Amino acid sequence: MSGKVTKHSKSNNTEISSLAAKIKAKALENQKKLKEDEAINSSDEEKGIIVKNNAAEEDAGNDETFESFTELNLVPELIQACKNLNYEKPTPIQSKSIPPALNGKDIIGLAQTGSGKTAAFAIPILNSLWHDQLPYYACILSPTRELAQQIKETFDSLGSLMGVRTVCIVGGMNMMDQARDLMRKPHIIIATPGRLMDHLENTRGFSLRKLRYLVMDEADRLLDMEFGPVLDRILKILPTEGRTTYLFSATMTSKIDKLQRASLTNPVKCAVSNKYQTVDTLVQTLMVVPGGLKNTFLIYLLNEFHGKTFIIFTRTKANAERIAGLANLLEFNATALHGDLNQNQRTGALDLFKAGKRSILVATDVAARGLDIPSVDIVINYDIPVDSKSYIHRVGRTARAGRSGKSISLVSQYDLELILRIEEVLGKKLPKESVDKDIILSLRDSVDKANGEVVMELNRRSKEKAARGKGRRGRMQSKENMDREER
Ligand SMILES: Nc1ncnc2c1ncn2[C@@H]1O[C@H](COP(=O)(O)OP(=O)(O)OP(=O)(O)O)[C@@H](O)[C@H]1O
Repeated sequence: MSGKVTKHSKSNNTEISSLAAKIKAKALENQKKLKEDEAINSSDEEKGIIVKNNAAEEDAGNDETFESFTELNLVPELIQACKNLNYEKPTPIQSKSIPPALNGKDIIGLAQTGSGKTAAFAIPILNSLWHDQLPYYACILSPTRELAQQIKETFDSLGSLMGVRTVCIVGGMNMMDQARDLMRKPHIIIATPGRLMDHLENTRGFSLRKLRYLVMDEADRLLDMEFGPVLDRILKILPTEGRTTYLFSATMTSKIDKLQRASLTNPVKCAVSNKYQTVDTLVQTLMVVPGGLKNTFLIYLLNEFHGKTFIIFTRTKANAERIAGLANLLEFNATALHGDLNQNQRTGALDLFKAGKRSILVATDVAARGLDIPSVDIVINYDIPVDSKSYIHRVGRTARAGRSGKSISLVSQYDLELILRIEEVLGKKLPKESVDKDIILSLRDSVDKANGEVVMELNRRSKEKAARGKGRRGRMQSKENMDREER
């Protein structure tokens, strides 16, 4: 369904089509203007489009940088795989964490979004696996299913010349198929905590007693309340002797007791950024939105930046579905991603967006962490996240791996405190995005009407769904609930 809304009244239909036509005409005009501007002037900071600044962050204590992967003394198969992926040299977090990791140390890795943390933990694990090819060698925990799949793909490509066997064990997929995959004795398991626990308890012949590496990606999220109980159960089962542990994130918990739960042994802290830092290639702005005009401002932005690729973050699943519906009704090209969709729908939505068949992904925080989609130009916070860490991760979906990007946060009167807190951790004020009030006024009525249509349609669908679901409630609940990755 992906937020497509098809049913609306005839009179509104005409108005909406004429609005869509207006928006399209304006978009074409804008696109032409943008191209002209780009040709005339490559410095776009004032227009708030994109600024390039390749300065890499390194903290004062950084000892050594490496100009090539060969200098790291990796096995030739890994050096070649890095070449195949066009990784010319290690990123700062890779330079900092790979050497101690190769020496067998536990690592706490902290570096900005999009700075290559996945390869920073995958490379030392694969290097070690090459010398010691054992099943169930490493387990990588991820807070979301989509991120787990992406980590698997990184291991597959980096290990492509080594015959590495990987498996992704996440909620929403068939348990039996996964059990079969586990019986094939993969080297690397990438999992969401709930589903991994399920297999540890129920899949015969599967055990992680000989596990050599445990990685917690987005570690602060895994160590927070939501995942706490299931993570503690997993950690109780895993061996501590002979196990190396890595924690990686762009934001980290400073609460020592939380880190201790992960049973780290004399970890080396490899920090490339301060606790909450965004990359220099990201331009962050905000728009102060008067009451009741949020949808209009959003449509205004989609129009102004027509031709760009967006991720729009909402706080609730219902908002994600509604905004995707609204954008589609106004003939933008959106798909929704949130935890109320089944896994096929989630994968489908992400694939459409990645393949460029949709230019707008409307998502809850299920997409805030880790997802690496190089083509994302603009992140819009339709709802301001309640914690500053989420803000850092959300805006980090753009401006990845040295690329440029932009984020715009829609700030209502109720969000002022939240945005002040975010500005405080960022250590800077966010500049205001300019807005053409006349266009906002001209869009307002039609956007409100279109939004009304979408709300009605979604209500109708949810009543239909509730009627269909009666009597079936409660079934299939317990297993899915173990996968506590949804918000
Ligand atoms: N040495 C390298 N040279 C060039 N590109 C690299 C290198 N290492 C990783 N990359 C690329 O950088 C991008 C971002 O990497 P990755 O997804 O691991 O970032 P991250 O630090 O984990 O971000 P997040 O905090 O958002 O999860 C990926 O597309 C990856 O292929």
